[in-house]
Parts: sequence; structure tokens; C-alpha cells
Amino acid sequence: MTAEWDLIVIGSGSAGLVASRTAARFGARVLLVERHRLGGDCLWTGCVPSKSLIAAAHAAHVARTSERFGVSTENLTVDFARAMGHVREAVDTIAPHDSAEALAELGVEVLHGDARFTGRNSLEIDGTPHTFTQAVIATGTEPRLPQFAGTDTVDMLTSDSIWELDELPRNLVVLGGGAIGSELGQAMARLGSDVTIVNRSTRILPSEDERSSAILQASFGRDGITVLHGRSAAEVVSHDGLAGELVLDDGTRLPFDRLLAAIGRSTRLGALAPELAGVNITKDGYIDVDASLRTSNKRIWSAGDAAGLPKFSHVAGVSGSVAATNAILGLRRTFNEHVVPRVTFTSPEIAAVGMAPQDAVKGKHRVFTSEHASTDRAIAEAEEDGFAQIVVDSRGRVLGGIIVGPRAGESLGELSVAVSAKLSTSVLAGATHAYPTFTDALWNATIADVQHRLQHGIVKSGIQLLARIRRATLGGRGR
Ligand SMILES: Cc1cc2nc3c(=O)[nH]c(=O)nc-3n(C[C@H](O)[C@H](O)[C@H](O)COP(=O)(O)OP(=O)(O)OC[C@H]3O[C@@H](n4cnc5c(N)ncnc54)[C@H](O)[C@@H]3O)c2cc1C
Ligand SMILES: NC(=O)c1ccc[n+]([C@@H]2O[C@H](COP(=O)([O-])OP(=O)(O)OC[C@H]3O[C@@H](n4cnc5c(N)ncnc54)[C@H](O)[C@@H]3O)[C@@H](O)[C@H]2O)c1
Repeated sequence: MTAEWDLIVIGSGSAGLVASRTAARFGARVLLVERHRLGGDCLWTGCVPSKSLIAAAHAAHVARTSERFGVSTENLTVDFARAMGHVREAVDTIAPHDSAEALAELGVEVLHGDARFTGRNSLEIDGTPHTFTQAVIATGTEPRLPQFAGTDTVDMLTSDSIWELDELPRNLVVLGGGAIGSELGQAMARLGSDVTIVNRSTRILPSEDERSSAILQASFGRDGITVLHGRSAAEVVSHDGLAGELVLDDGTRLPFDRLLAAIGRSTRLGALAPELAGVNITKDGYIDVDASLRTSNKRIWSAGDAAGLPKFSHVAGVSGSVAATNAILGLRRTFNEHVVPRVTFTSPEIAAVGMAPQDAVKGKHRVFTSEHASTDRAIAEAEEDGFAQIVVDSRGRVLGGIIVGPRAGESLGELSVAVSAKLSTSVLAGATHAYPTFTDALWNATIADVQHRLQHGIVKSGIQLLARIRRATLGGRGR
């Protein structure tokens, strides 16, 4: 019996949207199932609202610190409700791109409902049965909530619910100093909250290198944010369900108006029943996929956060495309996890791709750093905190790097292309870069490697030989 659909995609976040559009472009009959809002976390509760809030916070910060340029903004006020209005407007402006109408134009049919597998090639959507030849699971993740005494007495904010606030919490305690805790904690502090971050790890952004963490920590200090490292909450006490007091494992008591949990994410697979389709789950609770994103059921693929890939919208999108291409065209394209660029949109931004400098091996790799303190644009903007650092192999090919500073995420594009295409520093150094830009720091790091190569080994001997020949030739002409 022919299946109803060539491909059913479950979940309409970045992974599911790209998977559906890709498959439809190949001419497949595609059904996209979404239980909540088309667009997923990135649009409604993730990238878009957080970057819009950060933009408002940045405006407040610039105004507050503009004295150093001789610009006075006395009686600065922040209207938090209007800042949140900007956040909602940005979401509403982008949302139509992911609407059912826009998808229908591309040939993707959308059904609203909860998907649940019933067999190896069948599922139900809100109880109605459907069959598929292939499927992509792109169900994403949701905020993990902490468990300690009293958590049932308080309505903890998460990255799902914070966007409903219209009033700025005077006193915000954030649990977790990772990407979400850092981005949202700093934004709320700049908009006027008194922010304390309680972080279980010993430093902020523990998955980034130590120097980046230290620079960000210093910036948090200037924003008036208190960070308590290596601590956990033991108890929370709240009488009205919103405000209360958080008691830490060392007895510290932290009063709060609102408490924000940002301690990581878990998958939403409970209702999907992947086991009924023969899809295995990893011990960490993600869909178990091979390098081509195929699950233990050869007809079912997975992409994005649900597949345990690095939790970024661009990763979700690219992996969605890989999964759909493999499903529809019968290819075995793989997703390369090692060249994933990432940017934490704090101030300064922390951006990185490929091999981390701390993983460089002496004698095999070289590491070059260029400081923003000697980057003219950074000096002109009085934003000298930051640096660019690259890792190159013995042939001068760029393997990875870090950029910390204003607009670091924009400069990362060039570094990502270099790492992904295995370009040598000679290519980057040889391309004329417009002056003055923050990208000069990256450019200078690549020039440092080229200069290093010119001064060492066979290249140095070759250049000296050429110069000697030239001197002898010109001398021979009787100059
Ligand atoms: C605050 C925050 C800020 C972020 N900022 C950035 C950033 O700046 N840059 C970046 O790259 N990444 C960022 N991320 C991460 C990014 O949002 C995620 O990696 C990305 O959204 C994952 O996409 P996805 O498609 O895998 O899953 P999701 O976007 O979570 O989509 C999954 C969809 O599946 C639906 N679903 C689940 N189960 C079912 C079911 N059984 N039936 C039907 N539908 C179902 C859900 O309702 C959901 O809409 C941020 C995340 C957060 C929370
Ligand atoms: N700019 C971006 O691309 C961006 C922005 C936000 C989120 N994201 C993605 O979303 C993912 C989830 O972000 P996240 O911040 O929730 O998780 P995370 O894994 O980045 O950080 C969690 C932090 O919480 C701490 N922690 C864990 N349990 C704790 C507890 N009980 N009490 C106190 N601290 C605790 C950890 O030590 C860690 O510092 C990120 O890994 C990232 O991939 C990306």
C-alpha cells in the first residue's frame, strides 16, 4: 500500500522548517506537523526575542555610558513595557515567513496537532492516523527545571515565559551562567534589574575558553551583576508564587522579585512515543542518530536539538536540510559537527569556531592572538576589551579560532569560511580588508602567521636566496 506522505516532518522549528522546504523543493509530498506555533523556539522564545531584548538593553547601555564621548543623557529612563513591545514586534515581523500560507506556496502542507508514532511507518496527529514513507523528527528541546525544596511554591521564569513580562523585575535571580543565563541576565541588568546569577560551574560560559569567560565576567561586574560561582540552590521560599527568597547550599539567602531558570534543556519526546516506531533514544535522552542523521528505523531521520546536535538555530537548519536530502534523494550526506560556529550575544560577544586554541598541540599547531587594544577601530569606539585568536596547522591552514569583542559574531563569518574551506592564512592575509574594522584583529592574526612562516624554515631560506640573487643581478648591471 502506498503511504499517504513521502515525508512527514514533526516539529516546525528551524530544523523542521528547513527539512520541509528542502523536501518540497525536491518534489516530495510533505506534511509538517506542529503542536504549538509555526517557527519553534528560535522565532518565539529563543534567538529572535532574545536578540531583540539585547538590542534594547544595548541602547540603554550606550546611553548610560555615553558621558565618555562628551554626550550627556541626564535622567535616563527605560520603559520596559516598550522594550518588550519592540521584542514582540520583531517576532511578529518575522513570523509570516514561517506561516502555513508561506509553506503552502512552497508545496508543504501543515497540520496543527500532536504527533504520536503508532508503528514503523505510521503515526497519529491528535488521534487521526497517517502513513509515511519517511519521517524527520525535529521536536526540539524545552527548558529544564531545577528540583529542590519549594520549587512547587514559585512560578519560575524560563526562556519560554520571560517574554510575557511587562514589568521589569527589580530583583532578578538567574539560575545558570550558560548562554541563556548570560545573555538574558546581562540584558535585564542593562534594562535596570538588580541581577544575581547563581552558577553551578566555576565560571561563566563554562564551555568557552577561560579568557573569554574572564572578559565577560569583568563586563558583568561593570553592569553591576553579581555572579556566585560553584553554588547550587537548596531551597526556595515564596508566599505569593512570584517573589521570594532563594537559599543556596552554603546558606546564602537571596531575595528576588522573580527567579529565572536557565540550567540547560531536555527533549520533548514523551508524547511522541518514538519506541513504537523502533527509534532508539541515547542515554542522555536524545534521538539516537548516525552521522547521516538516520535513526535506528532506516525510514526515520532526526535533526536539530532533538538529535542531540549543538543547540543552535543554524545547526538545526543545516541538519534539517541534510536529513531531508538524505531521506528524499537516498543520499548519505553527513553533518559536520566540528565546524559549527557559535556566538553568545553578550557584551562583548563571544564567538568561536573549529579547533579551540586550548586544544592546540605544541609543534603541530600554532596559535596567534591579536588584541583589540591595538585594533584602531576598537580604540576609536573605546571598546578595547577583546581579541582575535586563531589556530593554524603546520601548513598555515586555519583550523579554528575565537573572536571576543563588539560585533564578534559578524567577524566570525570570515573565520568560519576559512575553517570550513581549510583556507591558509596566506589567503586571508592576502585579501585587502577595509580599514578600520573590528575584523582587523582577525586579519592581523593571519598576517602574524604569514610573517612567522616568512621568518622560519624553508620559506625563510628561499626568500634570502631570492634577495641574494636579486642583489647580485642588480649589482652585475653596475648599479
Ligand atoms: C533564549 C534562547 C536564545 C537562543 N539564541 C540563539 C541564537 O542567538 N542563535 C542560535 O543559533 N540559537 C539560539 N538558540 C537555540 C535555538 O533556538 C535552538 O537551537 C533551535 O530553535 C532548535 O531548533 P529545533 O528545530 O531543533 O527545535 P525547536 O525550535 O524547539 O522546534 C521544535 C518544534 O517541535 C514541536 N513539537 C514537539 N513535539 C511535537 C509533537 N509531538 N508533535 C508536533 N509538534 C511537536 C514544538 O512545539 C516546536 O515548535 C536560543 C535558544 C534559546 C532558548
Ligand atoms: N547565542 C546563542 O547561540 C544561544 C543563546 C542562548 C541559548 N543557546 C543554546 O541553548 C542552550 C541552552 O542554554 P542554557 O543556558 O540553558 O544551558 P547551558 O548548558 O548553556 O548552561 C547551563 C548553565 O547552568 C549551570 N547549571 C546547571 N544546573 C544548575 C543548577 N541547578 N543551578 C545553577 N546552575 C546550574 C551550568 O553550570 C551552566 O553554566 C545552549 O547550550 C545553547 O546551545 C544558544
